[in-house]
Amino acid sequence: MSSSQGQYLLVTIDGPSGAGKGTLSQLLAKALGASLLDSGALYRLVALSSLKRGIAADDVVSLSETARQLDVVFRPEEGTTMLEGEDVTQAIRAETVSMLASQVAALQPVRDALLERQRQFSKGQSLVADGRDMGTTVFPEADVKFFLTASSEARAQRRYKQLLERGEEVDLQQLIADIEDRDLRDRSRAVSPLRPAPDAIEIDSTNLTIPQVLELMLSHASNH
Ligand SMILES: Nc1ncnc2c1ncn2[C@@H]1O[C@H](COP(=O)(O)OP(=O)(O)O)[C@@H](O)[C@H]1O
Ligand SMILES: Nc1ccn([C@@H]2O[C@H](COP(=O)(O)OP(=O)(O)O)[C@@H](O)[C@H]2O)c(=O)n1
Repeated sequence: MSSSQGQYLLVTIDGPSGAGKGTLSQLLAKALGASLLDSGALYRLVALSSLKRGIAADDVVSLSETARQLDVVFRPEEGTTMLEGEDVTQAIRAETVSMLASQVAALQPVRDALLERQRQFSKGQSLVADGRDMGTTVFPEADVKFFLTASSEARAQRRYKQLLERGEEVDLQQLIADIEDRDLRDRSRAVSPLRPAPDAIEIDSTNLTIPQVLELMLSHASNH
């Protein structure tokens, strides 16, 4: 497996919350023997870290400093994320952290602070990168770009089921409102808004199973 330009393949998957990016990027990375970048986890870590430190959501200087100094270790074999030596795998997925993550992600200095860290993931290895601006801002040179979507009802239902399985108490109506809120903020922000790259392959997963989406993605990736 290699790209037309080099030894390593670079695949990006962008799209709104609950479209299946995390699930598909894991499956695709495994199938391609590539590493994984969950860029959303970085914004979630900044949010969690700022909550722990009592930093206000509008304190741009402290937030970007937090982003720059983030002491994070991803352990892909175990599927865990460590922040300052503490296992925060579950903590960063809480709904409160999701909401704050999308607020801090709208701040240019926070995005700037995380940019180089993200680009490092593609050095010396094949990569599947999951996020909102992977194909537009972070890796515009990617070999294959996907924009994965689904209806907001389908995405909220999926998230609802996922949170219930994790034992988190959630209200479906509140969840739909939160997802729509987050979508709007991600799509309308001035910096790196959520939108498909001009050369992205758009996949609507509303009526597709996970294996069907994977098969589609693999058929595109295998051309490289
Ligand atoms: N095509 C699909 N059909 C049904 N459920 C799906 C599909 N894709 C993903 N899911 C489920 O939806 C939930 C959210 O998926 P996830 O990969 O976390 O989305 P994202 O990373 O885009 O927010 C997960 O529980 C996942 O198993
Ligand atoms: N590349 C990225 C990834 C995430 N984000 C932000 O971080 C938040 C959490 O991202 P995520 O991918 O973990 O969220 P879900 O799609 O899993 O809900 C999103 O709502 C975005 O606001 C971003 O701005 N840019």
